[in-house]
Amino acid sequence: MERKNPGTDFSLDWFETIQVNTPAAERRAASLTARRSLKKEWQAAWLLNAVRCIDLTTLAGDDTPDRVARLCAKARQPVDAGQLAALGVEHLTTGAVCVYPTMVAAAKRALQGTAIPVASVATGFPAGLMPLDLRLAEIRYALDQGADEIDIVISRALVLRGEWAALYDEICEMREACGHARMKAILATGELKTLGNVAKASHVAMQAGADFIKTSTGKEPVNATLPVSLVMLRAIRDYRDRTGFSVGFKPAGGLKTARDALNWQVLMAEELGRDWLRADLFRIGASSLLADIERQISHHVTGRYAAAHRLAAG
Ligand SMILES: O=C[C@H](O)COP(=O)(O)O
Repeated sequence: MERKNPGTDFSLDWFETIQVNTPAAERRAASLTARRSLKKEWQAAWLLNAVRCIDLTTLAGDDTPDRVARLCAKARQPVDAGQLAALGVEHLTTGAVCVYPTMVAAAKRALQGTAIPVASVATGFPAGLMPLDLRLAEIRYALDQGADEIDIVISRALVLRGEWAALYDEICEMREACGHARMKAILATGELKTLGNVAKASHVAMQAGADFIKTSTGKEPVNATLPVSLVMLRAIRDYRDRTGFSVGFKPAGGLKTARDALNWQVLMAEELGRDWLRADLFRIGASSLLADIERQISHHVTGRYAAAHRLAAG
């Protein structure tokens, strides 16, 4: 059903000597977003594209099937139909819905008749501190419930101890458990200490067959940032140059504003090219971004901001 990263043998020499110049990465990320002011008439198109790429997410302890059903209704129609028509767009959905494994069945029910995939977090999300057999069993449970995509979390301890081969083996087992489902590997970059570790973990995850690499769970103290994303995108580029395979990227955690959605798309376009700005190669994991995008689209169409109560909570 989709592009699958076949992975490679474990190849330490691809990343062993990587060093990341943190101030340079920070400067590059800052300059990209500062100098690129997108023309106003194009902004709505970029925002609609961001909506197409959102993994509309709820990952809260008080999630219920009803909340998930409401989220799915929003995924089916993320932007007011009249405003979409005014922009000349007929049909728009989010890229996916992302939930906990026990909410997958409710999401599948609510999305029946659409092509919107259901992504499930698994492997002991968010910390991943469970025995491996239980983490693998959770993947199988989510698939059994109907999940189309699985967002795994990696073992941060293996990164912090430099146990790269063990990390590769673990992710390979998760890949295997995912079967035909697309697998996104969450690096939890805010817990990896250095940008060098982020680069290395990105390579290991891709070598082990991750279809996407994802920054964060949304639960770390620091989630997606532009410098971390830059490092991951360069690892994706390197992997593509070596293998010919395009791995997707998912920034997640703390992306809340239309400005964020634009900034990340500019970063993607600059580093990987506009071809990457499609839902099969780019997702934004977000629980509260859509409301601000709707607000900006509404302003673009009507010339004024809608009252908050008219916009999505999702
Ligand atoms: O994977 C998605 C994240 O959990 C969403 O994080 P957020 O709630 O900060 O948008």
